[in-house]
Amino acid sequence: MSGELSPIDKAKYVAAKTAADLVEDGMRVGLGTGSTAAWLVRCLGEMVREDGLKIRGVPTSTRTAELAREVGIEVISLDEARWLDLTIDGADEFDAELNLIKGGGGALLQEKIVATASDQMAVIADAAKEVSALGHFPLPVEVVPFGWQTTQTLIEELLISMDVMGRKSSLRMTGQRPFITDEGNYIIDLHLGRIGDPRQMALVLNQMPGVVENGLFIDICDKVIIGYGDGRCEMRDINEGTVSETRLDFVEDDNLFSDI
Ligand SMILES: O=C(CO)[C@H](O)[C@H](O)COP(=O)(O)O
Repeated sequence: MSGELSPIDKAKYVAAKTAADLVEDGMRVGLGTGSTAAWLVRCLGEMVREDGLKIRGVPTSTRTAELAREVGIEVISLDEARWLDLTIDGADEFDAELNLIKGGGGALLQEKIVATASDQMAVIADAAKEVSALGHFPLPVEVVPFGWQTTQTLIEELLISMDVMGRKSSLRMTGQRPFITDEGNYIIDLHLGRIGDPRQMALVLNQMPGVVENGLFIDICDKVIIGYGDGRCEMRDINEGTVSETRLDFVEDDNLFSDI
């Protein structure tokens, strides 16, 4: 293992490892994108290689697809799977109703399609992702490159008409160039501060020509698994109204951590 993990990475690992236990033989599993989801993919890969777990994974990005193959998970497309038993993904923010902001890693479109095509969606996160109101994290909106500046202006005018705090937006960049999503689109990040009505915001954004999808996940997530650096883990299920706590004996496994 290359060095000690930070408390935040331990928290992400604990959430991912606990969530991996939700995965059963034969399942078709949606595999999220981001650093927390990457822990999950590594954990599942270990279960496939060492315990003979048989699953098929539908990745939500090319990054996740590469990692999944690397760790030994059978990768299939969503069209091959058609429907999934479970999707496990990270989030940038979640609120008390388990509504989410996602897309910090730029994979929101595939993530939303995959999560929506699943019986269950579980979010894995560290405690810092929990908020009383969504919007502190910039809300990603995926737009087609054609006329993107016009789309950006229309979005800003819409935000002003909705009297939303912030009202600023920025094109996501990678160095000097626009960030390009797996679907060949751009991302405009909305700096809102607080979203009073996320459901309404999600609906109106998607009505705008040029907008492909936004990063608000409303009524999609079923449970959240919150990891802590000391091995504690809290699982909240919004449908069952349950909260449970577990503790993971934290053993830093050389194989699992060798690539970080
Ligand atoms: O939505 C996402 C990618 O599009 C990620 O799930 C989100 O950004 C959280 O990432 P991380 O686990 O690295 O904090």
